[in-house]
Amino acid sequence: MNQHKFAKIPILDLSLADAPTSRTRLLKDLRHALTEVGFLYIVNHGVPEVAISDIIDALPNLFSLPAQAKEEVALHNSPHFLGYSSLRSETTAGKADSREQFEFATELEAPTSGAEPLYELLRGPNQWPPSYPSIRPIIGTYLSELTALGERFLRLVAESLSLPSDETLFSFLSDQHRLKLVRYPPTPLDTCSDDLIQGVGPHKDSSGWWTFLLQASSPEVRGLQVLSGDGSWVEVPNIPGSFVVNIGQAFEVVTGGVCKATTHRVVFPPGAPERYSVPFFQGVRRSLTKEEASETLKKHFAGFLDRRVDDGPEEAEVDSSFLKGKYDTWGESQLRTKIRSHPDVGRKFYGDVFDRYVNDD
Ligand SMILES: O=C(O)CCC(=O)C(=O)O
Ligand SMILES: [Fe+2]
Repeated sequence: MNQHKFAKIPILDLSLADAPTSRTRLLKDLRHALTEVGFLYIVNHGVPEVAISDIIDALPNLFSLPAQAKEEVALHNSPHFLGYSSLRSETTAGKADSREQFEFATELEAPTSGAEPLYELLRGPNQWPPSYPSIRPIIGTYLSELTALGERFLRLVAESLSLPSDETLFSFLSDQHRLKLVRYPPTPLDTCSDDLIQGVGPHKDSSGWWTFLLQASSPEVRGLQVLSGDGSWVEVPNIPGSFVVNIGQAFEVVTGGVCKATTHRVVFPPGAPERYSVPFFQGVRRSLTKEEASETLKKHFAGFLDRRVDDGPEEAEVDSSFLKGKYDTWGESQLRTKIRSHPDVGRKFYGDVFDRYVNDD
């Protein structure tokens, strides 16, 4: 799989989009970041500071709710995979992740007709902690601000990749975007070991089109790293006022691999402090088929960049569970991913397909 070598993550100032000359420079830098790195920071992004500080301030309160209050909104109550999951309940790359999280999404009604595809059950209401009612408007505002940011960003992406219009990219967007509030606990100071502790194992973001990540602890708190083409892990420090933006698997598919979903992880040495983060996953339309995803812009991205001249034909193939998997729609492959990450929810609500999804490698 062809990946690029890089030592630093580019920082893009979105306010440059406001004047014609600086916009041209921004678009050029964006194109470079999308095609050569797959990870970038954005600053001056237009999300109001208060929307961000409200969520940062809420994190310690939310995570210090008593165990019983967390259990009331546990993910295993929700066929929509929304709610609280405890430390070590999720595995990535075969190892338990040392983090706890609350997952929310655009507030939607669950399907009622029974006639819709099963994956439509990914859609549904949030679980709001009854003992912390003020969290609801904070999350609501943040979700709508990030939805708008995602759309502004997508327009710039379309322009930077010379698409004739942004219509196609927008037609692949979902009505549901997901948000995780994540806490990585401090790591024990173990003098006998200098092994790194896995906050979340190496992965490409599978649930989104684009991810907009808020690193929500103070700047000296580290942990996020991204894999460079030479096999080294590059640190992604917390730059105040920024979001980290990275490409999800569906976008990699749609661009024929021109824009790569870059592998990343969160790790800590022994004795590291607690860390908070808030990833927003811009959603992909559940009914998007493999064919639509890989064919619609194929012509546009074929031979798109001179840098692809050296690639062999096999390298042009995109590594994606969506493409390689047995399921035709993005919704079904998402449902399978979710069931595999949270087998308790899978067994409880998706008994008819559970075995098939879990044993289909
Ligand atoms: O916590 C972070 O900084 C990254 C989290 C992440 O990569 C994810 O949840 O997909
Ligand atoms: Fe991620």
